[in-house]
Amino acid sequence: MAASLNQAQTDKEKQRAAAQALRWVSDGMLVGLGSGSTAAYFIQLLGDALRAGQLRVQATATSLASEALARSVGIALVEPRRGLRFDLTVDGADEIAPQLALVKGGGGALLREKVLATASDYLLIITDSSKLVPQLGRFPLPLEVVPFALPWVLDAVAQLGGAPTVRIDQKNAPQPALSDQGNLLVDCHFNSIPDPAGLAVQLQAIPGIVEHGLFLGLARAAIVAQGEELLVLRPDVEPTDAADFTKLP
Ligand SMILES: O=C[C@H](O)[C@H](O)[C@H](O)COP(=O)(O)O
Repeated sequence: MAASLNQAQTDKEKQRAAAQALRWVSDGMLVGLGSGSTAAYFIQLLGDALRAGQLRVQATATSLASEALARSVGIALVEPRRGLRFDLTVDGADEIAPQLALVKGGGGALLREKVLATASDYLLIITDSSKLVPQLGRFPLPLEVVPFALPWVLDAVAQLGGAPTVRIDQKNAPQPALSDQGNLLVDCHFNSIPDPAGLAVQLQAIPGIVEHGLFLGLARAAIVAQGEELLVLRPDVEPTDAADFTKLP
């Protein structure tokens, strides 16, 4: 793990992971576009490949920001509709633990990200090495919460030991941050989550939580850039050098 990378090194790792993911996109695919800075690198590279005539794909984005970026780089967007499934969704993560258990939603896009991850045949996660953790929970777990339910959600999450805080819109403090759906975002400071599946069940039972940022059993693979190395992680498989793959493993 390389937790002490500087910003430039981290950005380089994100770009390398994104570039490798592009190699796994095939002509004609329907692609889900993730959110956050790593996914943004992928969207830009995908746009470059489309404009260069190397690929033809259509896509749907997991956030308004990714949608705007995709449009700006010339990616054809498909509206949600019944029966729509994605060949591949490429997205970032805030934490990756063994078996590709993830925390996502640091950018507030967890609901749409989970919708597209679930509607995808293959969820591919791309990250820098700082996201690798032995156990989830160091990064605050995001929740998307219906505003009316907020007080009771905070009480319930506090009882679970989550030390919840309502996320503030940093550009408009002290106003709360809103998701693309107009809901509130609550960050839960569990510090460690030894039983992610059990916690997911408890969170799902709290009325007013629209979605939580635990992504369990959804990712098929993760490309993690670690210095000069590019590793492919998969559940129940030893990490592999990404150079061994020219298409989806
Ligand atoms: O809501 C945001 C997403 O889950 C992002 O994929 C996640 O926060 C990782 O973002 P970044 O690639 O900027 O570290």
